[in-house]
Amino acid sequence: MNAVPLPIPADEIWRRGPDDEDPLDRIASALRETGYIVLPAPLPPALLGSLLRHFRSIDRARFQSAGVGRDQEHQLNQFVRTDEIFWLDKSNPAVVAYLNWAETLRLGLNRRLFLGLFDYECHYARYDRGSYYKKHMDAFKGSTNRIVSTVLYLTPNWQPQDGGELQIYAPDSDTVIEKVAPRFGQMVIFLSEEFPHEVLTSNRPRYSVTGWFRVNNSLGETIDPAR
Ligand SMILES: O=C(O)CCC(=O)C(=O)O
Ligand SMILES: [Fe+2]
Repeated sequence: MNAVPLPIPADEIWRRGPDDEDPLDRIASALRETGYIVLPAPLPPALLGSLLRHFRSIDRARFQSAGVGRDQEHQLNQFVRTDEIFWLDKSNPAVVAYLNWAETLRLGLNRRLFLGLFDYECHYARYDRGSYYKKHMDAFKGSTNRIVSTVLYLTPNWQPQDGGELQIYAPDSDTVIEKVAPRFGQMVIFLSEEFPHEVLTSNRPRYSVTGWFRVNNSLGETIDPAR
C-alpha cells in the first residue's frame, strides 16, 4: 500500500492518559470485564477536526437513508431509524488516518482478547433535528460477523438540551446502564452481540462515525462478509 499523508504522525495517534496506562490495555480489559467502554477523547484533536471538515464537505444528496438488516433483509424502516449514512473508503486522508487508528485497535484487541477480528467497516451518520434510532442490536449471536461496535461523535458544541444521547441497555433487558452524550470527540466501544442500544431523538444535527469490527465467516465459495 502506498504511504498516505496523515494529518498527524502515526506514532502520536494513540494518546496515553495521565496514569500512563496503555489505552489498548484499558479498552481490552473493559471489553473483557464489562463489555463496553466510553472514552472521552481517544483521538487527537487535529484528526477530529479533519474528519468533521470532511463530513461537512460531503453533499447531503450523497448520504443515503439508513436501512435495517443486511442484503436481502435490508429495508428502509422509518419507524426504527431516521438517520442518513455515508459509507467510508480510503479516498480521504483524514479517513485513512482514522482507519489506521482503527487498525491498531483491531490488532491490539486481537492480541489481548483473541477475538480474531478480520476487518473494519464504517460510515458517517447524520441525524437531522428530530431523528432517532430505536432500541436495537447491531448483531445477533451466530447470525452475523459484527463483533465490536464503535461510535465516534463529531457533533460540535453538544449541549444536554440537544438530546441525541446513546442509551445502552443491560443485555436482554430494559434497564438503562449508560447514557452516552454525543459530545465532540467522545467514543463508545461495545460488544455488538451483547448490548441493546438506542439513539434518543436529537434536537439538532448530530454527526458521528459508526463502525464495526468483523470476523471472517467465509466458507468455501460463500464470501462473508459480503461487502
Ligand atoms: O450513533 C450512535 O450513538 C449509535 C448508532 C447505532 O446504534 C448504529 O448505527 O447502529
Ligand atoms: Fe447500533
